Amino acid sequence: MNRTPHHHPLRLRRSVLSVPAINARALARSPALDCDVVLFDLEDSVLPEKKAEARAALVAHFATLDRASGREYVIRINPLDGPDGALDLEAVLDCMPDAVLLSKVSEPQDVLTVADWLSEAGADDDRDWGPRLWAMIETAAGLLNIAAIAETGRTEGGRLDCFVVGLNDLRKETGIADIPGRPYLAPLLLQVVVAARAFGLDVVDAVFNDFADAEGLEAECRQGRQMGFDGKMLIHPAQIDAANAVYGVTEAEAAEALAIVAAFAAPDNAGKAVVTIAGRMVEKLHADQAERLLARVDLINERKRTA
Ligand SMILES: CC(C)(COP(=O)(O)OP(=O)(O)OC[C@H]1O[C@@H](n2cnc3c(N)ncnc32)[C@H](O)[C@@H]1OP(=O)(O)O)[C@@H](O)C(=O)NCCC(=O)NCCSC(=O)C[C@H](O)C(=O)O
Ligand SMILES: [Mg+2]
Repeated sequence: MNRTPHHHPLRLRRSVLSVPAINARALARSPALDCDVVLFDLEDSVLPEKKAEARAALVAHFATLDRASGREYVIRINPLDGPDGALDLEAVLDCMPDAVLLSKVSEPQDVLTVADWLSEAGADDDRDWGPRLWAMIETAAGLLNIAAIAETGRTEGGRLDCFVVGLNDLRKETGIADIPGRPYLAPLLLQVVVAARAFGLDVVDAVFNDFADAEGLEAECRQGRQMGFDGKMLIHPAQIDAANAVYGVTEAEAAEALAIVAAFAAPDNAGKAVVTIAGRMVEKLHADQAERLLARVDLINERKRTA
C-alpha cells in the first residue's frame, strides 16, 4: 500500500461554492465571490432537459474566466452510467477546469473509468493540461467502499485529490434523520475523513441546506473542522464568510504555531525530539503540524492579496 500523509501541495478549500451551470445570474456573480473553490454544477441543480443548455453556458463562461486568480475551478459531472456523463466529459475538455467532481461514486471503478478516459483524451491532446479528480461520497455503497476508492484513486492513475460528502443523497438513500448536530451521521463523516487522510486526500464537508440560518451554519462548520475536514461545500454566497472564518486560522493558533516552530529552532533545543512549552509536552510532530498551519496562513494571506 502506497500511503503518504499529504500527496499534493497544500491548497485552500475552506469554501467550495456550488454554482448551478444553468443559472446565468449565479454564473455572472461567481467571479466576484470570495470562495476558495468555484464548483460549477451540471448534476442535481440542473434539470435533465436543461443539461445541454447548461453545458453550453459553462463552456462560454469558462472562456471568460480569470485563470490566474489563484482559486480552483471544478466541474461536477453527472454519473457516467446515465445519459449525460460522457457529454459532460466532452464539455470538461473544452473548459479545462482544475478538477472534475464525480457524483455518486460508489466503487473504485467509478474513479478509474474517468481517470482512464481523461488519460486517453490527454494522449490525443497537445495541451499541457490534466484535471485532478474529486469524488462525491454520498451513497451507502460509496461509504462501504471508501478505503478502496481512496486507495485506488490515489495510487492508480493518481488523479484523485479530494472527497466531498453529499448528505442529501446519503440521507435519502439510508433514511438517516436530518437532526442538528448530525448525531447519527457523525460516525460516517469521520469514516470519510479517516479514509481520506490514510491516502493523502483532502476532504470537504457536506452542504448546509438552510442558507438563511447563519448560526446553524457556523455551528456545523465548527463541527466539521473539529472532525478534521478541510472546508465546507456551500450553496449560497451568504455562506462563504462563515466557512472561510471557521476553516481559517485564528491569530492565537498562528501565534502558538510560531512559538512551537521557534522552540524547535532554539539552539538550546538542538537535537531534541520533545520540548516543554508553557508546561505542555510538544513533540517534533507538533512542529510539523505547526509548519503546515503557517503555510496555510501564507496561502490565506496570498488569497487576500489577489482577491
Ligand atoms: C438555493 C438557491 C436556489 C437560492 O437562490 P435565490 O433564491 O436566487 O437566492 P437569493 O435571492 O438569496 O440570491 C441572492 C443573489 O445571490 C446569487 N446566488 C444565489 N446562489 C448562488 C450561488 N450558488 N452561486 C452564485 N450566486 C448565487 C443570486 O443569483 C442572487 O444574485 P442576483 O441574481 O444578482 O440578485 C440558490 O442559492 C442555488 O441555486 N444554490 C445552489 C444550488 C446547487 O448548486 N445545488 C447543488 C449543490 S448541493 C449538493 O450537491 C448536495 C449533494 O449532492 C448532496 O447530495 O448532499
Ligand atoms: Mg448529491
